[in-house]
This record gives sequence, structure tokens and C-alpha cells, in this order.
Amino acid sequence: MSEIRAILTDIEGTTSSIDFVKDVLFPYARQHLPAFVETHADDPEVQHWLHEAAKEAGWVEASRGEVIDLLIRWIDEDRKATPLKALQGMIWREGYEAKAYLSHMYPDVAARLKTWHDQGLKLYVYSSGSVPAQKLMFGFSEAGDLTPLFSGYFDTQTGHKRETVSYQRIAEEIGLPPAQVLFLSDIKEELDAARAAGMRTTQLVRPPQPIVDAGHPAVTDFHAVVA
Ligand SMILES: CSCCC(=O)C(=O)COP(=O)(O)O
Ligand SMILES: [Mg+2]
Repeated sequence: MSEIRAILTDIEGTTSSIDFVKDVLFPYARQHLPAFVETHADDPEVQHWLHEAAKEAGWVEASRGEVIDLLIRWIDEDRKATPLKALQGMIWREGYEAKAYLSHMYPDVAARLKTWHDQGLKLYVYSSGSVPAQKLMFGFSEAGDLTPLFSGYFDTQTGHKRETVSYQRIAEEIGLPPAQVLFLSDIKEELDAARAAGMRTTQLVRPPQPIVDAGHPAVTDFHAVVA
């Protein structure tokens, strides 16, 4: 079996609790989205993502209010839509900078990431959250700034997490054979897609989730991951 040279990790349900995302980040974005869009209406990046959201909904024309309502519905549905994720990241930046919250990290995560980094393993993130949102998550975490540990970040602009081609692209981008990359996630369909691309996989089953055989090695924390 090939030696592992890189670790690619999911965020929600893997490094950080689903509750933090659902109970802190999503409500913050939901509450601040209308005012954020209105006050940044002239920002070309905001305009771009509003346009992309309307396009993804199949709309040829839409008012700002209609797109805001669409985005709020997508937050409520936990849609992993790239335009929503990009806008959420911009809104969360304001929350982190205002010290409204720090991101949650399970207590085992920072220590094991540091050990892997010190052993020479390359660390990467792959999340449906946008790359800027990922950098904020690891930059403003309860365990301090973890961004120096990471060599790169991937989001849905590389492809969706349940599609094998996304993992093929990531392996190509980081310049390693997929067999030398270990992917960590809580979601079976993501692990299946990574394994179909040739990556090694381990499922994180964070207590109190029950361990149900998903066909991948399963652990409850990062210290138990065999890399
Ligand atoms: C890093 S952003 C916060 C989480 C988020 O928006 C999200 O969609 C998490 O998805 P994941 O792929 O990390 O499970
Ligand atoms: Mg996840």
C-alpha cells in the first residue's frame, strides 16, 4: 500500500461540529444577508454572485429582493450552492472580525494537525464552504490560528463533494497520486467518491453519532486516524 503524503479534510462534522455551523454560522448569515447585500450592492464581487445565484435558479431576470429571498431559502435548505457559499463567506468575515464567534474545533484536531504537519505530511481542506470561509474557519478558531498548517484549500469551484472527478482534480492540483492522499469526512457519499478516485479514506463519526458501517475505516477522533 502506498505511503500517505497528504491529508485532505472536510470541515463540518469532521474537524468541527455540525451544531456550530447550523446554530451559529447559518443563523448569522441568514440574519445579516439582506443588509449585507444592500450595503454592498455596488461591489462587483457581490453583484457577480447574485447574478450566479439567479442563473442557478434558472432566472433570466430577478430583483435584488427576489435573489435575497432565494438565498435565504437556500440557507434554510442547507443548499451547497457556490454563489450562496461565496456570499456566506463574506458575511461570516464580518462576524469573525467583530468577534461575534470563534469557529469550533474538536479538541483532538489542532494537536493532530500539528503532528502531521511536523511529520512532513501536507494538509489540505476540501469543504462546501468557500475557500475564504475555510481560511476564516481555521484562522479564527477556538484553537487559535491553524492556517499556517495548511498547504491549500478546495471548495465547490473544484467540483461537488460527491463527485469522483472532484477528487481526481484535487490530486492533480496537489501533484500526488490519489493513493498517497488520505481523505477524512463524516459523509459516506463523499468518502465513496474519494475512494473511487483512488484516495484512501477514513470516516469521522463524532460522538454521539452511532458508528454504522459505511464501508470505510471509521474513527471517533483524529488521534485514531491511521495515516
Ligand atoms: C467552512 S464554511 C462553514 C461550513 C459550510 O458552509 C459548509 O457547507 C460545510 O460543508 P462541509 O463540506 O465542510 O461539510
Ligand atoms: Mg462534512
